Amino acid sequence: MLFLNIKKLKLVLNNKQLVNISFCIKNSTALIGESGSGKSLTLKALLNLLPPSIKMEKDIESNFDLNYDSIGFIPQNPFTSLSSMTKISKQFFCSDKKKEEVLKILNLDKSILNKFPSQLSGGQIQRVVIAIAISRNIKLLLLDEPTTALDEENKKNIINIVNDLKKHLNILTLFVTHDIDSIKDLCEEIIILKNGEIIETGLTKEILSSPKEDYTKKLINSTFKNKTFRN
Ligand SMILES: Nc1ncnc2c1ncn2[C@@H]1O[C@H](COP(=O)(O)OP(=O)(O)OP(=O)(O)O)[C@@H](O)[C@H]1O
Repeated sequence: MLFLNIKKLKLVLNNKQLVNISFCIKNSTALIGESGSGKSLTLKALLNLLPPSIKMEKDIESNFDLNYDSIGFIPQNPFTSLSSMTKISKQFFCSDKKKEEVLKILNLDKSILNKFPSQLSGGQIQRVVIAIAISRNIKLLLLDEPTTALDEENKKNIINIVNDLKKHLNILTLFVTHDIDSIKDLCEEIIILKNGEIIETGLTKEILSSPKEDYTKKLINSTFKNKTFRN
């Protein structure tokens, strides 16, 4: 069983603490919090993409090598993350065999390899971005609000794709979002972040059915307002 134990992650800018957290990912974890709570900085820290002005103290333990090759990243807007002038085939950095393998997992025909992004549908582009992310031998998949900018149909697509991936691949997932609705069937555990600190954590079902903190209750209420919640 894979694990990533973030024993300490502290981010400081000019003596101001932006993030100070510790948590362990054993399967699929959602990082939830209002705007400015530190979700994106946490992902950037794991990807080593922090600006030099932010000082980092980290102590991370895992049972796999945590490096560029073992981390996949799905950005907020899949539609702008491909290069428009390059054929899909050239946007992968792996063998042709591996390309075909990941296209199959994502239910994409290999004919798309010879196309440009503009020749694909929105749903195909989403799948290609994910195919590229998993085409390396990743152990950890980071998703940065991949459903926030999407309509209901595309949101469901992404959720179904990530669910499928979890069945096909032995990977850890860390899903960052405002949108609790999108992770309720996807992530086993939820971490609630406020002002760069963890204020509540637990199994998704438990947090959703009996949140302890008012802040968590507010996040849940704002997401599920006007929606019925399936248990
Ligand atoms: N490059 C940066 N330089 C200085 N401060 C930053 C930088 N990036 C983020 N911050 C600050 O760190 C805090 C956390 O920001 P972060 O982007 O991680 O929030 P977030 O939870 O991802 O918000 P959102 O949901 O709006 O994306 C905020 O106070 C933000 O202003």
